[in-house]
Amino acid sequence: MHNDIQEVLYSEEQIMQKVKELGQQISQDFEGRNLLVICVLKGAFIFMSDLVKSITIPLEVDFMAVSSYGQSTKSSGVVKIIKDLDVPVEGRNVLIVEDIIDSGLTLSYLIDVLERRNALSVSVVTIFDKPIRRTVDLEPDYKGYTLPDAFVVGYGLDYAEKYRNLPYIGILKEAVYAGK
Ligand SMILES: O=P(O)(O)OC[C@H]1O[C@H](OP(=O)(O)OP(=O)(O)O)[C@H](O)[C@@H]1O
Ligand code: HPA
Ligand SMILES: [Mg+2]
Repeated sequence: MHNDIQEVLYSEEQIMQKVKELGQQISQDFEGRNLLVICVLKGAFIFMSDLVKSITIPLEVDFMAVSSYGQSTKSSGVVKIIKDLDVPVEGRNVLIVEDIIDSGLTLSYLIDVLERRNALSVSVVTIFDKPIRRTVDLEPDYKGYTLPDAFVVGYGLDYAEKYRNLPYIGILKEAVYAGK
């Protein structure tokens, strides 16, 4: 385990098992419909690549980069689009792939953007959910694991751009970010 990690919450094996289950469910639910899978960068990049391998129906992928945490463990409250989609979503069934829903601000902003662009349907899958921190009323259509009220890193999630490559999800020691 990395020295800056206080506790591993879910191992690589546990995460992969959950990703498989989510992929199977999504494959069933979207059978026969045209599916555009949207990865919310940067955090969702690892989950996205594992998830699409578990989905067995035809799909297209696109990427959007948004940021609101920056160098902090608290949301700035302002969601910035850093990179937009390459394709129009009008008339498409879109599935937003998130690594974590925390306050819910990022997702509520994205859902609003995609609905305004006239997507046929907007669904959400997240591998991690922290419902206790929610400031907007929002429930994902598909979710992996529910997390406690702690700042977590790994499996794509960062603190100040670090720790994304840890294969598990763990609680970051407070000493790492205390006073910052
Ligand atoms: O529900 P919220 O409170 O909005 O938090 C969730 C969002 O925050 C993180 O992104 P971040 O802004 O850190 O950008 P990153 O993905 O590049 O790390 C994470 O990847 C989610 O997209
Ligand atoms: O707990 C978290 N860790 C990393 N990034 C995040 N973005 C929202 N919540 C978190
Ligand atoms: Mg981040």
